[in-house]
Amino acid sequence: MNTKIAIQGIKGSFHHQVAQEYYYQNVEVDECLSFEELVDSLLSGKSDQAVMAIENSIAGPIIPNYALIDKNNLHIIGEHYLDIHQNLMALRGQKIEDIQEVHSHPMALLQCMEFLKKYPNIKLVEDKDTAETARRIHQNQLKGIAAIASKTASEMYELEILAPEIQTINNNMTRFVIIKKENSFVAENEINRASIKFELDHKRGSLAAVLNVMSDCKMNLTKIQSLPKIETPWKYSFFVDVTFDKYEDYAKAKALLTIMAEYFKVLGEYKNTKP
Ligand SMILES: O=C(O)C(=O)C[C@]1(C(=O)O)C=C[C@@H](O)C=C1
Repeated sequence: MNTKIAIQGIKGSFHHQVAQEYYYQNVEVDECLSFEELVDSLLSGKSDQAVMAIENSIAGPIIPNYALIDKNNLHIIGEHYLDIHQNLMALRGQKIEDIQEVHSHPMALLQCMEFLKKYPNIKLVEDKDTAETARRIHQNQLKGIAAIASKTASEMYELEILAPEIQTINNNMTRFVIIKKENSFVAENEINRASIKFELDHKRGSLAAVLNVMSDCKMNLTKIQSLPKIETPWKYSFFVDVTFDKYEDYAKAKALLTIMAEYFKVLGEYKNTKP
């Protein structure tokens, strides 16, 4: 049986592009219109794995997704980086002067703010997905509304590109993680990146001590994100990504952190694919 992959969005979205690059061109996808729906698809067994955007180089982290992975005890088994090219598109024959509203995924709007600032009279509307917005404009023949989406979406949903490459800087990348309900076995010699979560005692130097241990164990910290622990106001969980050369160095860091932290959890151990 083919593996079914949950994506946020529909065919033509950036999640779809990642699924095609990470798995194969005709991969079977479950199109979900929110990240919560994507997690439900995994938990209910409707899909086997999911592709989830976690961070964009212009717009920053998608913080709720850290909590979704953690809260539902999902496992990160891989990652994929995608170059994101955003385009303004509308029904054929429409000019930019005809556009009153631009609809797109909030992360996509954020990536194009410099361009959008040039058109202060155009209303920005957050939507569920870049490609779904493009499809709706086509299906309902909506005049005066433009979408921000990929070139592929403009082709699939027969829209004309009014302005290509409108992301604030050319080099715009999103990091996606590949998640699963059950952990997959990844061979130790394949693993050189890990995503971990820990909570520390509110003592002076407790975070500094943990960071020192990581450095002593030759861990390269690539990301640190703190999230409030909602049940304990003003206490935080730390979500950290590390890369390393030798699994045994990481295993040592893990053993020490288990002792030092009030709480320690591995979200995933996988292969680093950062370009
Ligand atoms: O709307 C899409 O096409 C998506 O795949 C969603 C999403 C995101 O969640 O960040 C994916 C990558 C881009 O950074 C913009 C939007």
